[in-house]
Amino acid sequence: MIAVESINKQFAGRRVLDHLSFTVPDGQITALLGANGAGKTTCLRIITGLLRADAGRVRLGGVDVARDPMAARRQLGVVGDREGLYERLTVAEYLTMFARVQGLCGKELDRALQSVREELELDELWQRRTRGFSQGERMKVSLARALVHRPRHLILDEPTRGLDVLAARLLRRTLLRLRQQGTTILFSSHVMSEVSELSDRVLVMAGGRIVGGGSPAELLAHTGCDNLEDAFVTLAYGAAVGKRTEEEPA
Ligand SMILES: Nc1ncnc2c1ncn2[C@@H]1O[C@H](COP(=O)(O)OP(=O)(O)OP(=O)(O)O)[C@@H](O)[C@H]1O
Repeated sequence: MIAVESINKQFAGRRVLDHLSFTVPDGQITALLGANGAGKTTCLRIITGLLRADAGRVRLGGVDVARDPMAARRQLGVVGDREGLYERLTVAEYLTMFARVQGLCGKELDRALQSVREELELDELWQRRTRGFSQGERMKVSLARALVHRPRHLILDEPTRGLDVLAARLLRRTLLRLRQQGTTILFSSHVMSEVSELSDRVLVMAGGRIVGGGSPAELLAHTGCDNLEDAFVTLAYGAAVGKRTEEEPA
């Protein structure tokens, strides 16, 4: 389980997260929604230990991320918003390096590399240096890096941004398979169709807090809307703009 407990974060005196609290249940896919600038990336960066909260704490499977970052990292895979691949390394070298950092070696390392290579269809990229990789190719390598040590928790910040149809489909299928295997997944997105397809639970952020949460069906029932986009808009921006106007095509 991921537990976010009353987190505050300010940038230059402006509060972005305001006693933000939520939990992400084990073995489920949870989507984090919010308008541009709502604080999703800030929240995800705090969960992954890349950024420190001003107050509050995050626990990953019971481990306090700020107090024991190494233990937290072992059970965490991250696909972030600013992916830095090491351009001089081949995919094989890059993934080997990250797997070793996670403590894998010998046969276990070989098995882990083979597993992500097959799962993410990396054969053609395997011996290529990552310099010049397309958005979709970078995503595959980032996801492979996040998964190579088979973490219990996976965090993804807008993972399908910039992906073509097939790459986005591969990513969605991979997430659904990981859920079947028991991985706990939290991802941010602006794409309502993928949120509907993937999510067991949806969390809506506004004003630095969670303003709505539940299964997609619960959010529809709570807002009285008949689709997730309207429910999101109602929760994130207020009821006045929640429903589509008559002129706007559905
Ligand atoms: N390092 C920083 N310094 C100053 N302000 C920052 C910093 N990081 C984030 N912010 C501000 O915090 C707010 C939340 O940003 P964040 O990137 O978390 O939003 P988001 O919900 O991920 O947005 P988007 O959907 O556009 O990606 C924004 O107003 C942003 O400008």
